[in-house]
Amino acid sequence: NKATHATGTGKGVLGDNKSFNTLSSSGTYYLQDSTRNLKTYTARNSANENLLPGTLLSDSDNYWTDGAAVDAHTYAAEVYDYYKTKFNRNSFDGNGAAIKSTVHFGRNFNNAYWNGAQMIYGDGDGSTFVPLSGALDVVGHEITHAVIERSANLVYENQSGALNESFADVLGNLIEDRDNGWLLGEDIYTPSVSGDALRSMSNPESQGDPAHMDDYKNLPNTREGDWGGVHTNSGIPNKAFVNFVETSGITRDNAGKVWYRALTSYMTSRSDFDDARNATIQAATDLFGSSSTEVTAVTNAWAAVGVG
Ligand SMILES: O=C(NO)[C@]12CC[C@H](CC1)C2
Ligand SMILES: [Ca+2]
Ligand SMILES: [Zn+2]
Repeated sequence: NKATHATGTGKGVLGDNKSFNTLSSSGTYYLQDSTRNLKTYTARNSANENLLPGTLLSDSDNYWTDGAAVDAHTYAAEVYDYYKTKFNRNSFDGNGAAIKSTVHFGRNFNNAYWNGAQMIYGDGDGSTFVPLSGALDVVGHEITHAVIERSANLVYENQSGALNESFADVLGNLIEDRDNGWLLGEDIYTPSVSGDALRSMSNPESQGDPAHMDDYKNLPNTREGDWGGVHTNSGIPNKAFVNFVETSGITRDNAGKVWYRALTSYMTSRSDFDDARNATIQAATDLFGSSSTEVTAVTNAWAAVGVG
């Protein structure tokens, strides 16, 4: 007998109830959404990348109790829908590629990443992080790394790497769509501390990251130097985006369209902050006209962080 669509229900990492598409086959349900081409797996706490993607998650009654899996699956669906609805992009490659997510990777693993082929989520150690798929902005951030790889393919070091990180933060927070200071990872970071986050796009200095070129960190292009500070110098383009989107007359959707068009039409693997400025001005010009509010706002947004 053939597989049929079903609707699963369950609780996410933070105990919130949600429902999602599953597949029913021979009396077993699978975490597979065939309308969006999503599949969610478990590594069963192995850290061996050669065993990825691991085991496709299954359940006997379609009520799912694995919060990390529930969130990886439902948030991937939300990210898929955002790219399709807002930019008419079908998956990270624009061609309906399968979005594969593996949860429970490693033990107490305080990280999540796109490995060039799929999403990988650690469970966290319970004090620095809870399971990392539990935050929509993080899932959006990671899948955006895949979009970036299939478009500008920004090299993950120095200014191009900081742009890679920044575009991932920008899209992750646009998809999460909250008004809380443009924080990143707040839902999964330090469960015993409220109000903190991994990064703040509106106030990068609050986490020790620069918000202006004057404070650009010239770190070594090594693992210890975070490849030239890709997760810290991202504060500068992050702040530029917040300056832009918070300018009166600019909507979140239009700001996102400008950033997406810049990334996919003008930026390339070695683009630096000045190239990103030029690309976003050109994108705003294409979309809204050279004398538009958007062009003025994006130009001022970059100038305010010392770019241009
Ligand atoms: O910024 C990141 N990766 O480039 C993070 C680090 C912790 C969250 C999961 C992955 C965000
Ligand atoms: Ca956030
Ligand atoms: Zn990242």
